Formats: sequence, structure tokens, C-alpha cells
Amino acid sequence: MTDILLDARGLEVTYGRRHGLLAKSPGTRVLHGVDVSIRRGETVGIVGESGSGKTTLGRALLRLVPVSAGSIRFGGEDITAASPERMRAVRRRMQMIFQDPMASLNPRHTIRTILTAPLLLHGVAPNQRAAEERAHATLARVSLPELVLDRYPHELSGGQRQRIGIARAALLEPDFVLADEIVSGLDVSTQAQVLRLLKDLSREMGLAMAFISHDLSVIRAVCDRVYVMRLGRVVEEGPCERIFANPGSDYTRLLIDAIPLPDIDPHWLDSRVPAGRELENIHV
Ligand SMILES: Nc1ncnc2c1ncn2[C@@H]1O[C@H](COP(=O)(O)OP(=O)(O)OP(=O)(O)O)[C@@H](O)[C@H]1O
Repeated sequence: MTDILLDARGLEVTYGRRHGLLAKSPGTRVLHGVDVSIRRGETVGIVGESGSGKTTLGRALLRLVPVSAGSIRFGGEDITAASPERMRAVRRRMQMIFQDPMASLNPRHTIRTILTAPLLLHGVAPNQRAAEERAHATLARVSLPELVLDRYPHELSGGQRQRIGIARAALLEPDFVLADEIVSGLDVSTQAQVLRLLKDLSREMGLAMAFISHDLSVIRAVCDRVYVMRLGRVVEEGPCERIFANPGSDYTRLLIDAIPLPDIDPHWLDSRVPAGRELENIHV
């Protein structure tokens, strides 16, 4: 059995394509023949300047934007043209954590509803009681107390909301998580806590992750391998150590040089929050 979980070949995405009676538009192609493959349990970084197509690529991998050419295989299954019903089942195993949890968490729902609804929807929990038990266990795993369950998203801090985003993604025990700029709005110490949590969870659950970030020190701390994107193409790919120590293009070197710190310390996360250490108690 292959250990490749997600394999995309020749992906193209075109925005704004219209073929109606009144309007015809070829649209704008923003991904040009992108190949990406991610092994089970592997964390892959996607970096590149603003507008290079990172988010589009991430969303295309999850079939959240229409793909105009290429193929996507997930767990050995070709999902390029899978039906909406089939995708609903597949999505249980592919989750996404967003940059702004405030925008992705329904403001009118309590955290209890936010965490239990997907379990009931996907039939992972047979009833409300079982869903709540699982929600409690997941909350403990992200170091949040149970009283959070009766709060609304706006009653939590940014770091706490991001933990809820992670809990929601982990609840369904997926094989793959896409994390798109998930720590960019947080202060450095909260960033380290959230990254540590995600890294420990991915190790424990054998999760594969695609980690989109404009912050290369974050990529260096959490990723095994990195894809460098420019103008909708992958211009370089390889293990983090190699890319950071010996970038293969001037473009990658420029991205690395643009980091405010003169040296990227690959161990900054471990030095801030050691692996497996209990996370700080979160006061709510
Ligand atoms: N829904 C959309 N409709 C039309 N064009 C879009 C849409 N979303 C993104 N684009 C365009 O596609 C290109 C790639 O955007 P994308 O958001 O994927 O880049 P990115 O690398 O994630 O950028 P950033 O780092 O700024 O978030 C950009 O030129 C953007 O303007």
C-alpha cells in the first residue's frame, strides 16, 4: 500500500469563467499545472508571495473551488469529479482550519452546538449525549475547560477561538487538515501554543497537514517539506532543511531574506513550548 494520502497532478484553477447566453468569459487562470503530493502523517508547507495562489491551491485540494484541469486522488480514490454526496463523505476525512476563526464559527451558535453538530451530521455520534461526550474529550485535548461549551465565539479570545477551530477539525478524526494562515492574527506566544497543539495532535493522530503561511519561521518550525509558489506555479519543492539552507532559486532566497529575523531558528517552537508538555492552563 502506498503511503501517499493526497496526490494532485496538473491542477489548474480558473476564476470567473462564464459560458452563459448573455456573457462569455474565459476567466483568469490562477493555477497552472500544479503537482502536489502529501504522505500520510506528513506536514507540508505552502509558501509564496501574496497572490501566488496558495489559498487557491489549498482550496482546490479539498475540492472547495472548481478545478478546470488536472486530477486529485485522496486515499487512493480519484475525487476530481466526485459527486457532492461522495464529497460530503470524503470531507469528513479532510478538514480545514481558517485564518479567522471568528468568520468560520457561526456567531449565533454556542461552542456546544459548533462542536456537536458535525458529529451528529456525519453520524459519528449516534445521539446528543454521545456527541457531548466526544466534544468534552476534544475540548480537554485542546486544553479548554468545559464551561467554554456554553459560550459564544465572540466571548472567547483569538487564541481560544483558534483552539476551537482546531478542536472542530480534530473531532471527526480526519486524515488530512488544511491550515490556512491560522496563526497570523495571534501574538507570538499564543502562536507558539497553537502551533505546539497542532503539531502534537498531528503526531498523535497520524494526521497529514498542508500548512499555508507567509511566515517562513512558522513553516520552518512545523513542516517536513515545503512547496514554494509563484504566479500560480510551484517553482521549488523539497525538505525544509534543504530549502532553507540552500534555496534553489533567487525567488525562494528573497522570500527567506524577507523574514525579519536574520536566522530562522528551526527549534524556536521546541524551545518555547517543548513537545508533549502540558499546555498552559487556559483561563476563561
Ligand atoms: N474568488 C476569486 N475570484 C477571482 N479571483 C480570485 C479569487 N480568489 C483569488 N483570486 C485571485 O487568484 C490569485 C491567487 O489568489 P490566492 O488567494 O490563492 O493567493 P495567495 O497566495 O493565497 O495570496 P495571499 O497570501 O495574499 O492570501 C490572485 O490573483 C487573486 O486575486
